[in-house]
Amino acid sequence: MKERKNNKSVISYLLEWLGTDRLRFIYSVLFAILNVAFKVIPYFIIGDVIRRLLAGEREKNIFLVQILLIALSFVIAELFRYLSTSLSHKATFVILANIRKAACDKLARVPLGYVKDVGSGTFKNIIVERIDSMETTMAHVVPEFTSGLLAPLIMVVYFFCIDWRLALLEFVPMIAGLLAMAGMMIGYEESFQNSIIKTKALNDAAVEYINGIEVIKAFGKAEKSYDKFVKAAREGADCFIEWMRRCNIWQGITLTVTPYTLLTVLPFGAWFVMNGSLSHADFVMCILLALGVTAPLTTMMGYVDDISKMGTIFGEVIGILEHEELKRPVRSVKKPEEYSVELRDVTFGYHEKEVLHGVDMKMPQGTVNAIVGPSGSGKSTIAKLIASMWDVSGGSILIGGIDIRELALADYNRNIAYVSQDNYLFDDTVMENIRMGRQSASDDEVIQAAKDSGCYEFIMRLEHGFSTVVGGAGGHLSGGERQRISIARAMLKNAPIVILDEATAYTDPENEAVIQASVAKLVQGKTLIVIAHRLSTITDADNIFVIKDGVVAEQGGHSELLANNGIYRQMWENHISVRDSAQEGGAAYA
Ligand SMILES: Nc1ncnc2c1ncn2[C@@H]1O[C@H](COP(=O)(O)OP(=O)(O)OP(=O)(O)O)[C@@H](O)[C@H]1O
Repeated sequence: MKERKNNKSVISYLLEWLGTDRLRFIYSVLFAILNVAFKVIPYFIIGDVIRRLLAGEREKNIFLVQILLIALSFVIAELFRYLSTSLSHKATFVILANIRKAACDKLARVPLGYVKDVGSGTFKNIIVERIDSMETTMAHVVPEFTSGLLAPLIMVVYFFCIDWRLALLEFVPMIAGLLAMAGMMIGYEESFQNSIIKTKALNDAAVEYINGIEVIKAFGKAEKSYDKFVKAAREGADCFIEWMRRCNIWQGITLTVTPYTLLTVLPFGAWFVMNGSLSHADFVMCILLALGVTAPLTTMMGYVDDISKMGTIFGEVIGILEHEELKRPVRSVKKPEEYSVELRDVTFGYHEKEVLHGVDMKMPQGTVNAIVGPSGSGKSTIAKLIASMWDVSGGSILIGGIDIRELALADYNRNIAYVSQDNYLFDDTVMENIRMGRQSASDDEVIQAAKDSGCYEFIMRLEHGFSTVVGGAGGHLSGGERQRISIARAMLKNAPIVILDEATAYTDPENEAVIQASVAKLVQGKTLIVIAHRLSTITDADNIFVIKDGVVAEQGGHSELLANNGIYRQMWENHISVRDSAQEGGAAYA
């Protein structure tokens, strides 16, 4: 996921995510600089106070004004810190919201296979938790880092102006501290990557456990699955503990050594005073500067670790954003004038293994086309390629004679309604779930689609009718009910091409008859492509394509294929004998 496809820098991405809120960040930096300036001013005033005192000045009013100026500087510095931090917080929330939006938008444009391969747990972890974890660092990094870097810099310059020897000596503990911090960074990338892998494994184990809870319970595998989750949690904890143990040693040295600038400044300063090469006033000032320079540096060092983590998270997010998309133009080159579907020498494989090896199909506009074949032969894969969920590896798919890769996704989507086996319903009302077919549809149109698809009666029997919220993935409804709602959704869309990946699970006679009747209404005058498992439903189809081992083995009408005495005939005989023994019935699509 970290592979970069273009050379766009993180800064360019940040500016893009900031959009029109850039000014907020710029002001945040400006205020942070002003904060530093007002924090440093007291040191110059204190220097002057010490010099005056040691020179014998006794005018109280002068000292009073200087004390007031110091107090005022602190107040103003705090005000600028507040302004800088609140602006950077606002800008950070804009950035985080835009990162999430960009990642979610992107998921709709990449091939479905990529989303499935990476896993919903991993995506959720990146888009929710890991992006969230950047909030504090990102919001504080501008003010704290600016002052943590700039304030010591100004003080060191001032230090050099007073006494370059002590200024150099002051660096000795600081350099030792920096070296210890560098020690902390040894193997950092590797440890952090390892922690990411372990966290992903934990997330995936949790998602798998929750999603599979039904199967786990039914087959009494709760303990085994829970063990997998516990193992992932333990490995994650071990990895963090080991990493922290290593970091703690170096961090301890860093935090112990860095603040002790006085270890060198005090003895050498005293020696310089004694040999007359440093005045008393300058010596006191050097002590103050040596003390003042370390606090902001230590704060800044604390951020180095967080900034490295942020860099890794940005890498992951950018990995998603730069993942290859389905090859589609922003605007369609040409729009189809009719709605035939054609596959020309299509090859395709999930990962390395090719599953379709040169598939040719012609489905004229307004015809019923059935795709049949043994399990695993490639039927659903063909449907998903036509539905543009993946891109073909070779050959082409044409709608109305136009390659679908020349159509903008929006234009393409308008023309296709895909009813898959998953029948995913969102955790929303029944009304909104159906309206997903066409966002602009009125309530009356939604209700009409529900009536046409045979859902109306059971929806009205639900506790709140159309306002009933169906659980995540439609969990509160039966499989047959979910399928009827997806058909209503497709009906509302009223697309000229309908792909129906026929589910085999809901074969009780009542449901099947309703589903077949509603499908017959859905597809009137449309180009229908149906993946059929029950051959009795497609005997009247205009074209039947028999797929075997990723190629079209036979094609033609029902009688023609029976007369061929080939695979189809074999499948039909098997089907008849199963149907007879189960006394199966059912309406046909055409
Ligand atoms: N997401 C995936 N990743 C890897 N391989 C896959 C994936 N989906 C399907 N396959 C493989 O591709 C081949 C064709 O699968 P496909 O689902 O298209 O068959 P099918 O004819 O629709 O089967 P069924 O009738 O059982 O639904 C099978 O070998 C299957 O294991």
